[in-house]
Amino acid sequence: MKKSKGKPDSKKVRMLETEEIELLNSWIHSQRPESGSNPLSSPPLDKKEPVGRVGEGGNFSRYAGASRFDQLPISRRTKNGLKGAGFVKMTEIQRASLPHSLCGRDILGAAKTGSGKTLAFVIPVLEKLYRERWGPEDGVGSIIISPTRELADQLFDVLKTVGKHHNFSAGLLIGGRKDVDTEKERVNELNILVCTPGRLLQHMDETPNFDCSQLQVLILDEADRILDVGFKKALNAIVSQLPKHRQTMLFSATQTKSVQDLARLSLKDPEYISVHEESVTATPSHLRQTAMIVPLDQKLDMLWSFIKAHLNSKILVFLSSCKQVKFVFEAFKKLRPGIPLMCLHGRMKQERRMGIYAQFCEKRSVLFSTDVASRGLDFNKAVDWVVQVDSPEDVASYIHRVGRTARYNSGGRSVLFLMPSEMKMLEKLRESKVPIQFIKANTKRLQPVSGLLSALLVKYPDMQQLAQRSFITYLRSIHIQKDKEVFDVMKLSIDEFSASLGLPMTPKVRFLNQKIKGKTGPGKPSVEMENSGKEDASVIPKEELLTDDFKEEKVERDFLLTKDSQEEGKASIMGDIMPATRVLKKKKLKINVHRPVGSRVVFDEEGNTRPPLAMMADAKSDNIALDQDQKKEYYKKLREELKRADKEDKLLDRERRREKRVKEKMKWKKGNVEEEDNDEEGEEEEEKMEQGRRKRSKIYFDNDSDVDTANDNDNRKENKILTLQLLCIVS
Ligand SMILES: Nc1ncnc2c1ncn2[C@@H]1O[C@H](COP(=O)(O)OP(=O)(O)OP(=O)(O)O)[C@@H](O)[C@H]1O
Repeated sequence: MKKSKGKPDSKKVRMLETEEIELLNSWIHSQRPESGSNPLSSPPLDKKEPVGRVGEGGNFSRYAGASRFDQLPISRRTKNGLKGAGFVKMTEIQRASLPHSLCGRDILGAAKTGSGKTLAFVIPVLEKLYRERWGPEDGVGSIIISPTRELADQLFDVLKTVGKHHNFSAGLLIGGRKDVDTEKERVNELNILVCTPGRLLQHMDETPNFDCSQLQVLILDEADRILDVGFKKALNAIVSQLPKHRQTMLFSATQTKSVQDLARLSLKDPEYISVHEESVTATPSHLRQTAMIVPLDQKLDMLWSFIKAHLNSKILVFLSSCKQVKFVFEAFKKLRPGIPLMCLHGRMKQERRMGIYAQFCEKRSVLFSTDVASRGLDFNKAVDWVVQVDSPEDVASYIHRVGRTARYNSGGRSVLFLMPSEMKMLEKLRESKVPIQFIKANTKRLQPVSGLLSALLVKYPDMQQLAQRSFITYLRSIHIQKDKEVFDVMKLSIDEFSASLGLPMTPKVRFLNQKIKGKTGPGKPSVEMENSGKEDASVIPKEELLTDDFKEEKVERDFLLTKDSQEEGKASIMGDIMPATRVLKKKKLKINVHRPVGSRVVFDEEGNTRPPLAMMADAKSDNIALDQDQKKEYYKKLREELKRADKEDKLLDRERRREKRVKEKMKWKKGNVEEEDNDEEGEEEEEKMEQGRRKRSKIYFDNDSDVDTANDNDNRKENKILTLQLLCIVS
């Protein structure tokens, strides 16, 4: 038994605690359910049935049939925390797992998204440490691992709420926080760690005397993701440093059944709890799901039209890469749809990511995101729509993405855009008990946006680069997908796709040799792998590629459905999430960038030089939606102009690179610079500058596409006010 936290005036409290702990231990032991039994099949406890010890010195009440938290053998402190947060009745996964987890058994828990899995592991963590009388001097007693920083942050909030009346110290250890040294000083004082794998491993490697040898409980939230290849090495390294004698619990909406995976975690006779296995659907029952065919070159038109038809909703839009998110966000922002827009992806700084997450919880808005938001996040239960513009990589990813809406008892809707070549995904979803309705898009109501994008790209040269990157990363995301039945880059009409992003010319992509076989068009192969054989897509690690009211309902029905489907009374449109893929192998892509550069120098009112094409865009800005003939003519001129400019541009670029190299060399000599560019396509200037300042001793991968650095001395100075978030749960 561990010593309690010694408060001088708490003798009486300690005695009461000791009594309570003895009682809880006896209760748990005497009434523990049979191993392998399902508490959901136990007869429900009568509301009036006495709870706890029944009569003086008598038996204890059953807790395997309990439907309310106050019928469980848990401490007063936890009960008060639950009551304070308004948690009274248990959800199915809580009823099924808590009777087993409270008596110390390993758990493999699966339940639909939004069904309350978080409390199913937070409560046993608090109870185990409480019954062991865990105190500050006992060190780390429990570790909760989450695949993403946002999810870890959210778990930490739940822990703080429910554990409010306990005296444990808890810390949030996630990448992106620069003040890792302060964390190192305090991490050994923490009892409960909520962390991402990368940061935990960093502490295990670098923090002097970091000690987990007394660990009691290990939790893996979104377990299948953490056991996935992306985290394999980190997890193996972590587990090798943990004591074998511990309680381990794994939870996810899409649980792993791989014996190999479980063996890595040395689970002991785990209880397999899959509360919705018998359920007719794999997704929440009050989620209305639809899918529709949207050709690649119409995706942005459809998305734009959808947003314009749902200006009073909270919409979560999933795209497959950071670059796409950036481009669509920036472009739509400039086009002002009439609803606040936000974006979230793994390359954003952590503080900004947290800020965006918090804002989206509060406001009616559209959030464009990669799969960094696809798992676990609970946006205040109020996401109206999940729109999957790019198909998820598999059924599990789909389930997690759509699971951001229709949480707990609330409703939600989702729409999935599928290209004609991806229709196999619909079959796979249906085979996996996803009740998804196929609807026809009413293309007559589409509001084309590509004309506006073309003009934007001319007006803002930065946007052109973003569009090119978005184009390339999308193709690569399809190229590296494992499921070739669904994803076939050869079937993509890349010229049309490029034009739909507003690009005047189709960029060349190193991994794709654009040998046009005859005429490029839908259904015809338009691209050919340049490096097929050299680079097997399946072995590229995934990460970056790797989720109102009746009036509005009417608008969306009018807009989204064809007459036929409306007559049939089919449900309305779009929505869902998919995992992004990270490319860990950093490569520079040789892109044929035809940036508009003119020879004539024009100055604006502030004395800045203005490229001639920007002037052209200004001239057209009164009517930027050009008709087809005008557009053709306009592109023709533009191409000629660009070709001329291209030569000059290349020379300038070469010169600029040369100068930059010389400068960097000189800086390096002075000992000021020690880092290299970290982005495969030449990341943005801000990122480059920041990386240049970093002095990196080791890289830790935290989640999709995030790299975290140690010994970040310079940045530490800049971030004195940085929130460390080593927060304590104070009673
Ligand atoms: N017993 C309960 N009573 C009321 N609300 C609850 C209860 N349990 C959980 N909730 C609420 O339900 C929502 C979803 O819970 P939670 O985030 O734990 O779901 P989840 O199963 O972990 O979902 P995901 O698979 O997406 O991670 C949260 O807003 C949470 O506060």
